[in-house]
Amino acid sequence: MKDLLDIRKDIDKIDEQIVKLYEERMKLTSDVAEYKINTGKQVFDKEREESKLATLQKKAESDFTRHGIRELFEQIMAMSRKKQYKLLTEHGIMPPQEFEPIHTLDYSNARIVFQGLEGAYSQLAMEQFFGENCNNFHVESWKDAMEAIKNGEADYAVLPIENSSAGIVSENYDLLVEYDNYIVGEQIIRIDHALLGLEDADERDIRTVYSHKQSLMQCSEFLDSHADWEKFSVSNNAVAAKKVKEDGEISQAAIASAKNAQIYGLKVLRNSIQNNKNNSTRFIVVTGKKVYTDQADRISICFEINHESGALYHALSHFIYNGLNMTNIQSRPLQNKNWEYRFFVDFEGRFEDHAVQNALRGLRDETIAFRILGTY
Ligand SMILES: O=C(O)C(=O)C[C@]1(C(=O)O)C=C[C@@H](O)C=C1
Repeated sequence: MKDLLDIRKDIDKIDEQIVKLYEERMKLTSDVAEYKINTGKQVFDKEREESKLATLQKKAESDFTRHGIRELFEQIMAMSRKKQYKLLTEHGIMPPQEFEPIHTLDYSNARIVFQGLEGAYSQLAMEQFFGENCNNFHVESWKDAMEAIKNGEADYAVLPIENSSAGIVSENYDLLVEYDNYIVGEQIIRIDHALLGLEDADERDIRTVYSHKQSLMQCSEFLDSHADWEKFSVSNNAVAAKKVKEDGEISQAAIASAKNAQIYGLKVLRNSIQNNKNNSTRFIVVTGKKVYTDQADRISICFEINHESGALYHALSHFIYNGLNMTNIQSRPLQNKNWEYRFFVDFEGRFEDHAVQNALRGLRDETIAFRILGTY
């Protein structure tokens, strides 16, 4: 048996050679970058990488090392690309700036749209962001709100995107892809759900509850303790409150904010019925223009990847390699491809940062249908 110290000495010698060769290879990468700077050729050359991997894998002595060689050289070439993106940025070669920098959002004469009715949580979020006296109107669906911006009827829309206990509002993720509307702001509000009934109702009279499906989920523990109640989802909490008032049935209740009791002439039967007492919803503010303000320090993007091993890992490596902090990642199924997904990532950073430019360049080059959804 060989002595471990002797084996380690041999390993050290080989590792030294690997480091030396790696450094030499990376110097060649700088030459490649110079060539690409001068010719405008794209950094990522998938064909060249595939043919290199095939050639190198043929040299492997076993199945095990064949797999390892593929992984090793995939990594080496990924690092080579990242170096090239960095050099391109350092030479001032920037992709065309899609987004126009503006000092602040000017909403003095803006029209703002939210989904639902008077009293909806979206209205509360809108008032916190734009002020209570903002010029606003409401529509029936989130899609209608996106359409209102597209048609020029509204300048901004306020849409819920994620709840701290029920998770993402998937429809709005999909609408961000469907429409050319961009995120310019964010507003987080506490969501305090109350059970609302008619003036002369008592909790014991209730047989049917109406609310938005997200709110029903957020109050699941309370509702489970009333398993005999029938639950119905409607398009919005305020719509539920209005319905209970209009139907005038003592057995009906709505789950909505307590403010809806005043607006629709109902009574609070029970306060704070949500599972999580710190229940909060994050709303996004979208507009039709590709603009960003001085304060913008978070970027939202989406992309698709090939359905192959390691594809997501390689996409995310652009954040790690450039020292960027991801704050959120979500996936949504692609409509025309079963079991394939579009990824949505939020990360911290400013467009002007080199690290951000390098990561965006890599992601745009190496993923499919890459889009910047906004910076805010
Ligand atoms: O040959 C190139 O064009 C390179 O940029 C070099 C290299 C590599 O490191 O081997 C890196 C990126 C390309 O996708 C293909 C190959």
